[in-house]
Amino acid sequence: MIKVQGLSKSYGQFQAVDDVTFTAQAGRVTGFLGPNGAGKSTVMRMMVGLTVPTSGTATIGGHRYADIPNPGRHVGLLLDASAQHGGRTGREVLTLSARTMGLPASRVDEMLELVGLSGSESKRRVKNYSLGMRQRLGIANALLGDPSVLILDEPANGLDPAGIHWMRGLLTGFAAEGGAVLLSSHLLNEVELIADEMILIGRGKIVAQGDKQSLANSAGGGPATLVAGEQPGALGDALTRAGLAFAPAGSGFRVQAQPIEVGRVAQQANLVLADLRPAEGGLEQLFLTLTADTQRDAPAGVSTSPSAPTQGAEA
Ligand SMILES: Nc1ncnc2c1ncn2[C@@H]1O[C@H](COP(=O)(O)OP(=O)(O)OP(=O)(O)O)[C@@H](O)[C@H]1O
Repeated sequence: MIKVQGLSKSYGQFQAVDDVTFTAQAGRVTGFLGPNGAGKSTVMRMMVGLTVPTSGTATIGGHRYADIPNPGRHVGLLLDASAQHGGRTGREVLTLSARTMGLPASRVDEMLELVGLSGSESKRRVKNYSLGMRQRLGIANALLGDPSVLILDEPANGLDPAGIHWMRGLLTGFAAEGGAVLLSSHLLNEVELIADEMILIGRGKIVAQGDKQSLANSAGGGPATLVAGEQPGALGDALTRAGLAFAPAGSGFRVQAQPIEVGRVAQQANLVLADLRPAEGGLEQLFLTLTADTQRDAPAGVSTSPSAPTQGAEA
């Protein structure tokens, strides 16, 4: 488990991180989400002692990172995929890490295979790697010591859609086996499919945190459902009779209700459904609203005043 308590960092007058408190639990993927410059990397760097906090503490499994002997065996880190020595081959990078951690050379081959770096790619110098290949190498390096905690800063950067899909499976599998994963991103859609818990940060402060569903619900309007049926007109009539608020969306409707309620309405009206699923839009709206004053490009319809609501916020 990762525990961050009152972490702050100032650079002169500039407050990059302001009193950040959260936990990332074992068995869960925790998404750390915020616009560019929100302070995600600074928090992660402070967690592992690369940046000295102005105040606050961070522990991993109850210990400060600097106090963990052979930390790579407990905590897998990917903070900057481009930080590897460009003159070394991918295999050399992993071999050096394995030796440092006292791991057998066979572990290097296992990791190269896991992240899909082929034999010839692993013999290429890192300076000639694409960004996606560097990310894969960084993920291999993070997993090398078979850690129980993963801290990954923007791991999906540069990965192609198949790579993102692969990483999603890898991280959810890691959490399912009891590991704790903290991963940062500035893209909501990258995180919301993977994360169980979400921490939203804007201008150095946490503006909301919680599990995905409760955050989406707190976005206003409660749970919403996307539904489409064989007879849209009859479906609309049935929703109206049931007193549910809805609006056209795609080939169907977006209904302000849980999927099960909408399903019942359709069943009672003997209607065949082609689609019935929770609508995720609430989360995106929440993200844009809560971080609006830190977005460089204010989205349409979102206030850019500094007094953005802080629903669900934790100081
Ligand atoms: N060494 C430093 N000196 C001064 N300012 C810094 C330093 N490191 C970070 N900052 C500032 O702190 C703020 C937070 O930066 P940080 O890299 O943590 O953001 P981020 O959320 O990771 O952004 P991104 O999504 O763009 O990676 C930024 O305004 C950045 O310019």
